[in-house]
Amino acid sequence: MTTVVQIEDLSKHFVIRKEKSLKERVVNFSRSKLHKEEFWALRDINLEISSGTTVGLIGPNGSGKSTLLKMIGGILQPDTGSVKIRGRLAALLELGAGFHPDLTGRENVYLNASILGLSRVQIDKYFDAIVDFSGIEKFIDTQVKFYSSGMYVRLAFSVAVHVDPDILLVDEVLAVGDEPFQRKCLERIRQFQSEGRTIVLVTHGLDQVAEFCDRAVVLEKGHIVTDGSPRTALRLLRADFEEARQEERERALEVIDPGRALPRAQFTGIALASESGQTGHPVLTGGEGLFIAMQIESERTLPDCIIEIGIANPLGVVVYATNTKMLEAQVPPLGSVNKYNVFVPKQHLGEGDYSVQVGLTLADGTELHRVPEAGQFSVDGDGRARGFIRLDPRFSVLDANAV
Ligand SMILES: Nc1ncnc2c1ncn2[C@@H]1O[C@H](COP(=O)(O)OP(=O)(O)OP(=O)(O)O)[C@@H](O)[C@H]1O
Repeated sequence: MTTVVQIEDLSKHFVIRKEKSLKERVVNFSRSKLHKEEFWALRDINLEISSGTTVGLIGPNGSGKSTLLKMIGGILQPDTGSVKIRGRLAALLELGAGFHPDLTGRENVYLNASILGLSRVQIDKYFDAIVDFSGIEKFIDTQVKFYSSGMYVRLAFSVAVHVDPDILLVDEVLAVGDEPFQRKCLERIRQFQSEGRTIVLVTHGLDQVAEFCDRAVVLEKGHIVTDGSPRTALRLLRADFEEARQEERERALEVIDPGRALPRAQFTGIALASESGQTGHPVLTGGEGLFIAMQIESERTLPDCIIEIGIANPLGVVVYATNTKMLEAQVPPLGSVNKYNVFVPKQHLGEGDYSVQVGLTLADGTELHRVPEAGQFSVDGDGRARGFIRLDPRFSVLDANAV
C-alpha cells in the first residue's frame, strides 16, 4: 500500500484575543482592551495514511480534529512541519466551505468542482448526476445563502463524491443531513471503500467509527494520544470521557455540597470468571455462565444502595443491564468493605468480545460510582450465526415441489 497522506512534525497555533480585566489594564498601564495569547491547536503531529484505508479522527471538543483535517485539505497552512498528499483530494469541511453565498447552487457546483480539478466539459458531464444525488434540483438556481444547512451539505457532498477523488475528507457536517441523505452518504462512502479510495473522517459518532473505519486516531489537546484499531481507540476514548465526566461530577458536587455530605463509596475490585474456572479475560463456550465478583468500600455505613451491572458490546452499546432493585435482591447496608458475587447462568450472548460495567447508586438514583470497563470477556461461537444474541432457530421445509 502506498502512503497517500504524509504528515511530519506538524504544528499549528492560533492567536486568541482576550478582553483584559480592568485590573490587568491598570497594573500594566495599558490602554488596549485586548491582549493576545498564543494557543497551539496541534503540536508535533506525525501521521501516515495508506491508500485504501478509512481513518477516523476522534477526540473531545476542541482537540484539533477539524484543524488537522483542514491542514490535510490545504485550507490551513502549517506553522511547522509538512503535509504531503498523493492523488486528487475532495473535502467536505465546515459548512459552506468552498461555496460562495451570492452564487446559485448551479454556479457553485461549477466553481467548486473546478477548484477540485474538473474541467468544464467534465462538470457538464457530471452536472445532472451531482444535482440528482443532492436531491435539491428545485433550488439549484437559488443563491446558496438562502439554503438550509442540510441543503448546503447535500450539494457539497454530492460535488465532492462526483469529482472522482482518491482521498475524501469528511468533517462532522454530514450530521446535519436528514436520515435518508445520511444513509445515502454512508452507502457512497462504502462504495468508495470498495473502490480502494482513501477516506479521512472527523466524527463524534463513535459507532460510525467502529462501523466504517479500519483505523482510529484519537486527538487530545492537539496531540495524538492513540492510533490504532477502532475498538482499542474507542475503548480508551470512552474511558477518558468517563473519567472526565466523573471529575466534572465531583467538581459539581463540591459546589452544591461543599462539606461533602454525599458519602464516598466505590468499587475497589472487580473480577470475572467463567463457570469452568477461567479467570482474567474468560472465554465462555457453549452457553457457559459468567461470575462477576466485586468489592465495594465505603467510608461510612450506607443503607439502601443499588448495584448495577451491564454488559456492553465492543461498540459500547449496552446489550444487557440490570440492578439489584430490578432483581429484587437484598443488599445489606454497606459497611467499610463489602464483597458480592453475581452469577449469570446460561448466557445467550452471540460470539464476540464484551465488557462488564458496574455502577453504585443511592435509592434515589444519586450516582456514587461507576466503572464503564470493569472487565472483559469473550464468547466463543459455533459458526452457526452472527449477532449479539444466541438463538436456536429450526429450519424446516414446508413444500419443496412448488416449481
Ligand atoms: N481560526 C481559529 N482561530 C483561533 N482558534 C481556533 C481557530 N480554529 C480553531 N481554533 C481553536 O483550535 C482548537 C481546535 O479546534 P478544532 O476545531 O480543530 O477542534 P475539534 O477537535 O474539531 O473540535 P470539535 O469537536 O468541537 O469540532 C480549539 O480550541 C479552537 O477554539
